[in-house]
This record gives sequence, C-alpha cells and structure tokens, in this order.
Amino acid sequence: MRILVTGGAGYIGSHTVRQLIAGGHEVVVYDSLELGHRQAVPADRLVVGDLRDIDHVDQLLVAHRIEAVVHFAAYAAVGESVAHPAKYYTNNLLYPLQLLDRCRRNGVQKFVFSSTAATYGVPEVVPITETTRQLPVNPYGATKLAFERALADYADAYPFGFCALRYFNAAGAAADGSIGEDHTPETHLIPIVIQAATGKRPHVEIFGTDYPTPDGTCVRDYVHVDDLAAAHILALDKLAPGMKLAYNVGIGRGYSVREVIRTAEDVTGLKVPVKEGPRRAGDPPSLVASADKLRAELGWAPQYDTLKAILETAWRWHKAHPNGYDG
Ligand SMILES: NC(=O)c1ccc[n+]([C@@H]2O[C@H](COP(=O)([O-])OP(=O)(O)OC[C@H]3O[C@@H](n4cnc5c(N)ncnc54)[C@H](O)[C@@H]3O)[C@@H](O)[C@H]2O)c1
Ligand SMILES: O=c1ccn([C@@H]2O[C@H](COP(=O)(O)OP(=O)(O)O[C@H]3O[C@H](CO)[C@H](O)[C@H](O)[C@H]3O)[C@@H](O)[C@H]2O)c(=O)[nH]1
Repeated sequence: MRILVTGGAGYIGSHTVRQLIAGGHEVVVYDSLELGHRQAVPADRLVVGDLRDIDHVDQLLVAHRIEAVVHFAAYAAVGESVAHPAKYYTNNLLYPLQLLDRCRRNGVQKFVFSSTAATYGVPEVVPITETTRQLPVNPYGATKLAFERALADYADAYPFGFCALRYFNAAGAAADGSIGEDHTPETHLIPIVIQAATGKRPHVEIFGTDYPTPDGTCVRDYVHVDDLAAAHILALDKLAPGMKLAYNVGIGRGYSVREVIRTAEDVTGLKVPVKEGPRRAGDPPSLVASADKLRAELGWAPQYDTLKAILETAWRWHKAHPNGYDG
C-alpha cells in the first residue's frame, strides 16, 4: 500500500514506519520535526513539512497516489492542553479535519488514527472496554474524541473507513536499541525514572500518593511501542471503506508508579532517588485497558507482556543513547 504517515518521525510513528517498510509498503513520512527526529526514519522517506500547510499535504497525496493515511502528528501533553487549549484544538483537531477532507477529495479510503485512553476521562470501571463511555476531562482528550467523531461521520457518508487506536501508555524502544523515546521536555514516567537512575535528574517526583489504588500511586497500562506499531499494521490490513473500527491498545495489566520505580531499579541495578509530591492535575487514578477486542478481531498478540520486559528495552535504548538522538 502507498501510505502517508503524519508524525512519522516521532516516538510511536518511527517504530510504526519501520514495520511498514519491513512489510513492503511504500511509505511517505510527513513531519515538521518540531518534536520528532530526522534520525528516527530513513532519509529517503522523510518529507519535512507542517500539517498547517495543507496544500503541501495535498500535493503529496496526489503525487504519491496515497491509498492510506496513518495519522500520528499531534501534541500530546495533557497538562499543556489545559493551559493552552488553542494550541491543541488547532493542531489536534483543525489541521486533522483539513487533512481528512483532503483525503476525501483525493480518494484516500483508509485512515488509522492515534487516539488515546484520555478520551475515556476518569472511567467508572476498569478495565476499560471500547464501549466504556468517553468523557474526556482535559482538552487533549476532547480534541482526540472530537476527531474520532468526525471520522465516524465521514465513514457513514463517504467511501471511507477508519480505525481509531486508543493507546494506553506507550513505552519501551526497538529491541535492537536503535530507535526509542526522546521527548524534550520529557514528561513520561519511564524515561524520567531512567534519567533519575542514571543521575541525569536529581530524582523522580511521584505525583500523588493518596490515590484510591493499592499503594496510593496512579496505575497505568504500559504497552510496548513495537506492539503498538503492530496494531497499526493489522488495522491497515483489515480496513475497507465503510468500516468504523476502534480498539484499545494496552496489555491489560496495570502497574503503579511505585511498581514502575521498583522494576526500573531491578532492571538497571541502580537506585532511583524518589521525592513524593502532590497529585498532578487531570490524572485519573487508574487506567487499564481491556484489549480483548483487538486480540479477537485483529489477532493482536503483544510480544511484551510484562513491565520488566518493556523496561529492559527502554534501558537498552537509554544506555546506547544517553542524550537521545543527539548523543
Ligand atoms: N506516547 C503515548 O503514550 C501516547 C498515548 C496515547 C496517544 N498518543 C498519541 O500518539 C501520537 C504519537 O505520539 P508520540 O508519543 O509518538 O508523540 P511524538 O511527539 O513523539 O510524535 C508526534 C510527531 O508529530 C509531529 N508533529 C506534531 N504536529 C505536527 C504538525 N502540525 N505537522 C507535522 N508534524 C507534526 C512531531 O514533530 C512529532 O514527530 C500522538 O497523536 C499522541 O497523541 C500517544
Ligand atoms: O515525573 C512523573 C511523571 C509521571 N508520573 C505519573 O506516572 C503516571 C504516568 O504518567 P505519564 O506522564 O507517563 O503518562 P500519562 O498516563 O499521563 O499519559 C499518557 O497516556 C495518556 C492516556 O491516558 C495520554 O495519551 C498521554 O499522551 C500519554 O502520555 C501518571 O500517573 C503520572 O502522574 C509521576 O508520578 N511522575
């Protein structure tokens, strides 16, 4: 298939691009490199550009006779979305709506979208299934849910099918340590814990120890980035016009912040300095996926089904690239 991958030089995008290329697809990566890395994708696949420049995107759809779009490009920091909703509504909803309409006008019939557990807000019951009510509690989740709705309306009205993959917490790195997670600033727990272990930061702050969870810290479902990537390949294989697919992507097991820290100490053999702090605004106590639908309908089977196995890959990447892609 001829596939345009927006945000393909980012963390999850670059791992997916690698699998798409290995699967024989013709891939065009479109990324502004604002948050992504040139080194994360093969140079001959990368077109540097911003989704804001929709005519540029349109030219690519036509020139490469694109058949499917995998759309990762977005901003993804929950706290920032509360402080700067305009930034999120523009990049995560306005530009994607323009992209969607250019897809319609150019006959692109398959679309895979990076959605998120944040569309569920604070769920009443965990594990979360795809029928759990989607009630986002921050602008980030709201923009992602709004775009899911637009996709569904397009699929009802036009010859178009989509798959919304609702990721839980992406983690880990390629098994060979060649690509991995490098965000600036870093907000995600696992890279922060590793940076604290290696002395690159003084400590990891635990955001809240009074949650209604077994050890008082937040529980999350960490899913390996290559298993996430594999879900995109399966979705593309399945998609056909008229389909409206949505799947949770998680391993179906939750780990608390303290468990992440303990496991990182075990994997690295290093002590992680910890400071207990207040809750971070907008954090649900527990987010754990039921990915039964993804397993049953697409045959998805994660290769990494423990936090330890995921952390080992993150640690390998960090040791090989202590300063991320720049060193
Ligand atoms: N990381 C997670 O745990 C997680 C969880 C749920 C959902 N998601 C979603 O998955 C997607 C990828 O996340 P990630 O962690 O790989 O993020 P990332 O920041 O590493 O990747 C996003 C990429 O999109 C690019 N980009 C952003 N805006 C752009 C624009 N206007 N034009 C062109 N390129 C643009 C950035 O340069 C970056 O390379 C996002 O849509 C995010 O909301 C991530
Ligand atoms: O320094 C830190 C960083 C994080 N945490 C805690 O660790 C857990 C995981 O936090 P992350 O920031 O790594 O991930 P989130 O669960 O907040 O967010 C992730 O999952 C969301 C879906 O729920 C969104 O999609 C978002 O883009 C994605 O990064 C949270 O309970 C958070 O409070 C800390 O205690 N200290």
